[in-house]
Amino acid sequence: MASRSFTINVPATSANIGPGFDVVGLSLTLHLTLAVSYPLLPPTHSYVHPTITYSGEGVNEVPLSAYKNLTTRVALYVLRCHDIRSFPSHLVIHVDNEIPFGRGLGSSGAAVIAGVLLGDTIGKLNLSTGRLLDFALMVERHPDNVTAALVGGFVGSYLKELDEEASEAASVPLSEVLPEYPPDADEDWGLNPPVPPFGIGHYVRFPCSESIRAIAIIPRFELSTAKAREVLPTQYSRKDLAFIRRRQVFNLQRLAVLTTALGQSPPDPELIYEAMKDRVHQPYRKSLIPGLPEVTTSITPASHPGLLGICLSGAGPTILALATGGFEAIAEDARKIFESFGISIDWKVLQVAGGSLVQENVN
Ligand SMILES: Nc1ncnc2c1ncn2[C@@H]1O[C@H](COP(=O)(O)OP(=O)(O)OP(=O)(O)O)[C@@H](O)[C@H]1O
Ligand SMILES: N[C@@H](CCO)C(=O)O
Repeated sequence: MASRSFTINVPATSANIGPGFDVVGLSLTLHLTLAVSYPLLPPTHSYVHPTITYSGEGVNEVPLSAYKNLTTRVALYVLRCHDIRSFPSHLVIHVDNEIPFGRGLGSSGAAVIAGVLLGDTIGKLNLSTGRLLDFALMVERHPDNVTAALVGGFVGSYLKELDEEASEAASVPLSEVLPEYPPDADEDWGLNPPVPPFGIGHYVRFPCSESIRAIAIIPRFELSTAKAREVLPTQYSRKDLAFIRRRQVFNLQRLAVLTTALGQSPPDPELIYEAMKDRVHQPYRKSLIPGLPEVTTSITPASHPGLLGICLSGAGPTILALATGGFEAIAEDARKIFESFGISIDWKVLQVAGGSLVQENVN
């Protein structure tokens, strides 16, 4: 019997890189991989729901129903926006995941991008990179992780200001974009989801020196992005405004330098260490990550040759150290500091990854 099979490979990402809160992301060599197959059956054949198997990070947490799993719900959203009501019959997906959940390494962004690519590939939609990003941004509403996961490298992005109608379309509650389907739902359930406006996200890839490695120092506890965003202030008093403006200027100055400094050869540690400092999100998040300020201030290029800069990775709790050498000393000294706060860590030396890949197998 004729069949179709393909794989989808999506990298982990570290967002913010210090001053670029919700703006920049860096793709890293840990991957979420989907191996997908289904027989090409005549439409008259009786329908069999998808089967998901899963290995790796998150194995004990992730739902294996295609109507509850984040990746497959996103895929179904993309398909239904293109008038394709259901997954192909007898769809089999094996997921292998190297990206730990809730650690600031873009696991949810990778799951969303995998879902967008899954919908695009199953439906043979041939969506452009920009359109794939529109779909991803209807689900994960800050662009830093999803853009870097999709296109790879060191990436900056902004969200376009939309007109009133498009803004409304782009701000529907997530539960309407991605409903969880009741187990007995027929294929008409949850039809006509909100189609994304065109051109929500725009990006540019910055240069990044090939000598740079990323040390991910990963505390052994999860911190959801939602919780790490709750500690950020939503309102400021008039008295605070000048203080906030100074903090924003502090970050903008550093981000402007960082986007070029990481591309220089050899990279300049003095320039980059200062350019990876942040005053917009990390000060608020330190209450959730004991040891964060101690690690980022006591590990410096002077004390640890090879270090370029150090910051919180995404919403945390992982710490990202960019370096050209001295990896073990950086990570083991971070371990000692975290252990003095009662926190165990794991660490990995990663490279900057390429973007997501879909490979169709020829049977
Ligand atoms: N491969 C996956 N399949 C299904 N759900 C996933 C997958 N990866 C992540 N998730 C969901 O995303 C949640 C983690 O998302 P969250 O945004 O809190 O953290 P993160 O994406 O790992 O970190 P950050 O956004 O700071 O980089 C998981 O608890 C899980 O519900
Ligand atoms: N920019 C986001 C990344 C986490 O997903 C944040 O820091 O909350």
